[in-house]
Amino acid sequence: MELLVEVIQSLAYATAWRPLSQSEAKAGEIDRKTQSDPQPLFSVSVKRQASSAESPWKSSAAFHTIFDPEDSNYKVYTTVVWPLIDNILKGENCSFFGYGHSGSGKTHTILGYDFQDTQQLGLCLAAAKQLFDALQSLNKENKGQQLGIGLSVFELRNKSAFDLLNNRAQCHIREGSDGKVHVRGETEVLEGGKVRVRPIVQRPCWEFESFKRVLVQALGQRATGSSSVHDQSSRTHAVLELEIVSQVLLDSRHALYDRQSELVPVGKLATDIRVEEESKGFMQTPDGKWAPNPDYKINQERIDAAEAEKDRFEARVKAAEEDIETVLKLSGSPCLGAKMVFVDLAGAEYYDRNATQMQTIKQAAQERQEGRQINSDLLALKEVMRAWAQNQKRIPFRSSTLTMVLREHFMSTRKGNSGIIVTLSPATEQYEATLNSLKYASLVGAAVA
Ligand SMILES: Nc1ncnc2c1ncn2[C@@H]1O[C@H](COP(=O)(O)OP(=O)(O)OP(=O)(O)O)[C@@H](O)[C@H]1O
Repeated sequence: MELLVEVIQSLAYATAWRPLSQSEAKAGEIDRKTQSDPQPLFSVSVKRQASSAESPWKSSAAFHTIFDPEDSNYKVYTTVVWPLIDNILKGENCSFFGYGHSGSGKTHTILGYDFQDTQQLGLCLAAAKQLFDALQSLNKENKGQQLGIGLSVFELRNKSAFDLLNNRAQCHIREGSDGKVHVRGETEVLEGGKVRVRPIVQRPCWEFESFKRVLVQALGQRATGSSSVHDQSSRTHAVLELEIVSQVLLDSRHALYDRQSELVPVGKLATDIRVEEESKGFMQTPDGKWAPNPDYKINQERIDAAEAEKDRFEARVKAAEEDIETVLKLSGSPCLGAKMVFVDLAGAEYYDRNATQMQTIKQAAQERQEGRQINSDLLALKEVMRAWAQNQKRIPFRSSTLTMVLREHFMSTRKGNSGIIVTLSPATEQYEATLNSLKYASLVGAAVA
């Protein structure tokens, strides 16, 4: 039982019931009850309708808070995110996830649809607003480095990432030699054979209004498709990263990208020279084996010279990385470099063999494949959250692109600085999907009890 509490303290769980829409009202509302047992955690019990004869299904006591349909986004913000803003200002990282079936209200909660009404701003914008207020005070006191927020926005679809601040440019997800996962754009070859390694775009913003403009513009680039529930479904996971930045930090990052770009052709040349020398220095014998070629002596000096040049360029990259560390250490602002990550997960797809009205809507084969991929990502995320919350040695980050991308965030986020909001529809016609979401959320705790 202690373990269960530990998991719950590591990940703040909240459930948010959205309002019933007009079109859903006719078919009726799910019968739902909240129990606070053991305090301060809540369990939720549901049955299809108050009049149905079935016994209710009850979740584990897994939730810190239950939000009602009439609760505003601002209430969700003040309960789930606001308590962690101080931790960001101390330099800690935080992450928040919106989980739920398609049409349950994830985008409404995490990103918001109304960017004017302060009661309805999504959690991400509300957090940025409060952070900018805090940074303004810090900037007044700190005459040196002025602080702002760097915003990156990308979405994951199947196994690819798309940069929403760079016209949906496709990005690559790679694990570096340091074990860290990087999301990068194409490596471009410029005039004169120069190479540029394009990182995912991070747009620095120095005040809230410009941040909001950049965010709204990025969200306009999101791909939507039709799900089994609604037509404007986001069929992707949207990842928004807010980092506290200064111009000095940004400059030192650019110096790093320049040096990484310079390393690419030098590293390639060293590999090409080694391959060329070795392919000349060995020959295939009639029995298919490889033996030294008596007519060619490998030019080891040539290989060594190319390797030495590569080492020199690698050292320059390392020095630029160390410069960034120095900027962070000497800035005098503990929050510089701290990150907040918001993830609007793609809607879990629920398929029922006894198809109800919702599932009878035909989906194209590609959409079904996408739906399967989304479900498998969400399953992988659940396993990662469980393993992370239990401090397991091996956390299965590699099991999906989503969890690979989130690896750094999990590894750098202290327990207690993460929250999941499980969004639920109260519509009877979406009962199976709602039940499925509650089971998903419930399982994380129950599996370790
Ligand atoms: N708390 C809420 N208050 C008012 N309207 C809401 C609320 N939550 C959701 N809605 C409305 O319900 C509809 C579906 O919500 P939303 O787009 O956020 O779902 P979603 O879970 O992100 O779906 P998908 O995964 O398919 O993109 C939208 O029209 C949204 O405005």
